[in-house]
Amino acid sequence: MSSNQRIAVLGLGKMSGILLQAFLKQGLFQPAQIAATVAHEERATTLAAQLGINVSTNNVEAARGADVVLLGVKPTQIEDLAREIAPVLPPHALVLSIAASTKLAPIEKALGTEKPAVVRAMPNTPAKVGAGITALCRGHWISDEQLALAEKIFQTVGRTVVVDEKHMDAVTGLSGSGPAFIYIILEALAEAGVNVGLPRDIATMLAAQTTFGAAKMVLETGAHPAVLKDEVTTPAGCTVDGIMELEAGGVRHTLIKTVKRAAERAKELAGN
Ligand SMILES: NC(=O)C1=CN([C@@H]2O[C@H](COP(=O)(O)OP(=O)(O)OC[C@H]3O[C@@H](n4cnc5c(N)ncnc54)[C@H](O)[C@@H]3O)[C@@H](O)[C@H]2O)C=CC1
Ligand SMILES: O=C(O)[C@@H]1CCC=N1
Repeated sequence: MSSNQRIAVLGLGKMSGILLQAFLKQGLFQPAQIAATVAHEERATTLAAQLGINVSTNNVEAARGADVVLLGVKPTQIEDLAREIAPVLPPHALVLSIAASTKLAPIEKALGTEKPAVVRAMPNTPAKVGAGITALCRGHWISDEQLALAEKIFQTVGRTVVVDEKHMDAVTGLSGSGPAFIYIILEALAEAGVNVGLPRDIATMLAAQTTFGAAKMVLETGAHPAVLKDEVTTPAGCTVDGIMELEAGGVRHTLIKTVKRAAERAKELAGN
């Protein structure tokens, strides 16, 4: 980003905080180009000292004249926030909403300007280690250049994929919430390692690296997961006995229901 461009991060929370720290670390924005807000003064003072940036509770002042605005508040707060900052946004400003559930149309309407440029994004927390995935969908008045800028911003924390808005709740259930599901699976794998006699730290490392390695295999070979699974499964060996237990436990059905429920909940959150 050129040094005279400014970003406002409104609602500096867990997810937007991860994004902001990556922008700083990678030099996408310098501290002087950033203004952020939170709900409470005390938190603003703490974060300003920690991050070395301007943090306040004043959304209007933070957004005034900003080139990029990242909305990081809860789904039910997005429209009010958009309405609050609308009068001070320059016409060219690119608004990025990371809220689950809240659709583009109500955000665009709340911004009120003639052709507001809004991109809806669903990042995930592995962004913290540069291994995030962010799904993006373009608002009604987003140019190709603005979409490319949004992608560039989220590519500082991992991969991006552009989807139609109708897929955003499904994305939320799978990759937005997904890290939490994987951590539970990973924790269970580590517990299993402890159960078969491994020290906990080694069990956790084995579980994490195995999960990471299997994911990398899918991404880099492009092979179907079932083909990769068959590679591991020696006839009459130990893996197939483990698979029998996994299937008896209904792991597929449970995971499908898990993502389906999270996606359904994503539809409800904003109430629109
Ligand atoms: N946590 C995650 O893994 C992900 C979260 N999201 C989305 O990010 C958004 C925030 O979620 P989290 O970061 O988890 O929650 P959070 O509670 O950590 O962040 C919300 C932030 O908004 C601030 N805030 C509240 N009202 C405000 C106001 N009127 N003006 C300025 N700031 C205000 C709060 O002080 C808080 O720092 C949600 O919309 C969620 O759907 C999206 C993808 C992943
Ligand atoms: O739990 C939530 O609602 C947010 C959206 C996706 C991940 N965290």
